[in-house]
Amino acid sequence: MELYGTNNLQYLDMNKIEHIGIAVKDMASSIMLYEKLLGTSVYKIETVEREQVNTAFLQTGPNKIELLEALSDDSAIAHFLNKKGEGIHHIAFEVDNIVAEMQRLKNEGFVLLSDEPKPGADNKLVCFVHPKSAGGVLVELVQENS
Ligand SMILES: CC[C@H](C(=O)O)C(=O)SCCNC(=O)CCNC(=O)[C@H](O)C(C)(C)COP(=O)(O)OP(=O)(O)OC[C@H]1O[C@@H](n2cnc3c(N)ncnc32)[C@H](O)[C@@H]1OP(=O)(O)O
Ligand SMILES: [Co+2]
Repeated sequence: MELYGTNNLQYLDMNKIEHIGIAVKDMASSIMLYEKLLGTSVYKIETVEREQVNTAFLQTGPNKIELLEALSDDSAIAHFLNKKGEGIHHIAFEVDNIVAEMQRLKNEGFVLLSDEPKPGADNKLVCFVHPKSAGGVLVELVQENS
């Protein structure tokens, strides 16, 4: 974590990439594919009802891959799959203080998709930045949910 200031504002920056989210059509077959590709096994499968997604996590060295399957047609993943097909869906950055980071991003003019952080998978608090305000990339902020 680095504290640095610009315009005399002290704020926290984003830390490492916490995970890469990948949208998949069928979780069972995608787990087989990514376990073969990455040479490691899924260590956690978790449903996030609020997001209407089923997630599966693989760890490669310091990197975490999150596979995401839609649980319903109105899931964000279902919309994405219909529009863009399978592939990289979002980049999640670890932050030390998600509320402070959300305020910083709002001050910088980014569009946040929720007013406060929400419980995510893998015992995290999360929020998302609208891709149209972030250069076409869906960005997720992730803080450990103590
Ligand atoms: C929280 C559990 C888990 C975790 O890590 O813990 C997750 O990561 S859950 C991941 C799934 N949940 C979300 O993604 C929630 C946030 N996403 C949303 O609210 C929507 O997906 C949203 C608003 C980004 C897009 O909504 P929707 O698809 O219904 O709208 P459009 O199709 O009109 O899209 C608007 C505009 O954005 C472009 N778009 C959509 N998704 C992505 C994306 N993943 N990456 C980049 N761009 C994206 C879409 O193409 C449209 O652009 P346009 O130029 O108008 O075509
Ligand atoms: Co995610």
